[in-house]
Amino acid sequence: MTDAVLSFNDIRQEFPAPSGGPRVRVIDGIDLDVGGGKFVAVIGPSGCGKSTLLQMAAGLLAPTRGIVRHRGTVIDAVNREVGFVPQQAQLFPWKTLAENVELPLLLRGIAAAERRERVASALDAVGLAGFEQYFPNQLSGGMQKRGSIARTLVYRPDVILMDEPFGALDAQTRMVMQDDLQRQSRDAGATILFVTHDITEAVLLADNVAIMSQRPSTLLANIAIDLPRPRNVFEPFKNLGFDAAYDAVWSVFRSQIGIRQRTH
Ligand SMILES: Nc1ncnc2c1ncn2[C@@H]1O[C@H](COP(=O)(O)OP(=O)(O)OP(=O)(O)O)[C@@H](O)[C@H]1O
Repeated sequence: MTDAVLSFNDIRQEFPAPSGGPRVRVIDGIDLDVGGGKFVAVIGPSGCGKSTLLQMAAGLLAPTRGIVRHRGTVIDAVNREVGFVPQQAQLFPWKTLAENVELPLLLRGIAAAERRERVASALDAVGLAGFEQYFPNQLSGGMQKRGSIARTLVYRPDVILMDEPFGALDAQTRMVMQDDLQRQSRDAGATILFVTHDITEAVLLADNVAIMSQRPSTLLANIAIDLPRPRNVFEPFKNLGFDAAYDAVWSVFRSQIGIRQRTH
C-alpha cells in the first residue's frame, strides 16, 4: 500500500466492439500513483484511454481488470469526493453563473449563508466576481470555462480530474487559465490528474508527466518535473530547466505519434 491519494493498479480496460466481434482492448496494464497535493499530467496519443482513466477515478466506469483506489478505498461506485472538469464547460444554460456554481453545494445540503459565501469566494478565485447574474450564453468561452472550474473548486474536492480543460480556448486565454490554475491548485492544496495533448502545458503545470502508449496502452514513463514554482507559463523557455524537461518528455512521446522516419 502506498500513500497515494489516487492509485491505479494493474488496470486493463476492454470495450465491446461496436460491430460485434472480439472486445477492443484499450488499456493493457497500467499502474499509476498520484500523491497527495500533486499535479500529475497524463499525455498519450488520441484514443489511448486517457479519458477512460479519469472516468474510472470518478467511479463512472469499472476497469475490466485491476483496481482504482481513492485514499486506499476501492472505487466501486460513483466517487463524489472527486471533482471533474470536462473538456466543455457544460454549465446549465437556464441557470445564472452563481446558480451553476452553487449547485454542488445545494446537492450537498449546505446552508444558504455558507453557500453564498463559498460561491462568492469561488467566483473571486477564478476572476468572475461581478458576473454572478450572467447566464452562460452571456459569457465568453474562457469565462464559461472559469465558471466550470469554480463549480468544481466550490465544494473543495480532495481530487480534481481535468480532461483537456483548456483545449478549446484561444492561446492567450489558455495561458491566463494555466497561470490561474497553478495558483488555485497551490492555494487549494488539491491533488490533480490532468489530461492534455500539449507537452508544453504538461511540463509547465505538472509535478509528474505520465506518458501513455498507443492502445492497447501501457505507461511508457512517469517523469518528474522539478522546475521551480511558480512557473512562467507565458514564456515557457524562460523557466530554468524547461528545455531539458521538455526533451525528457518528448524523447519518450515522439515514438508514439508516427514520426519515426523524420530527422527532426
Ligand atoms: N463506452 C465505450 N464503449 C466502447 N468504446 C469506448 C467507450 N469509451 C471509450 N471507448 C474507446 O476507448 C478508446 C479510448 O477512449 P478515450 O476517450 O479514453 O481516449 P483518449 O486517450 O482520451 O482520446 P483523445 O485524446 O482522443 O480524447 C477509444 O478508442 C474509444 O473509442
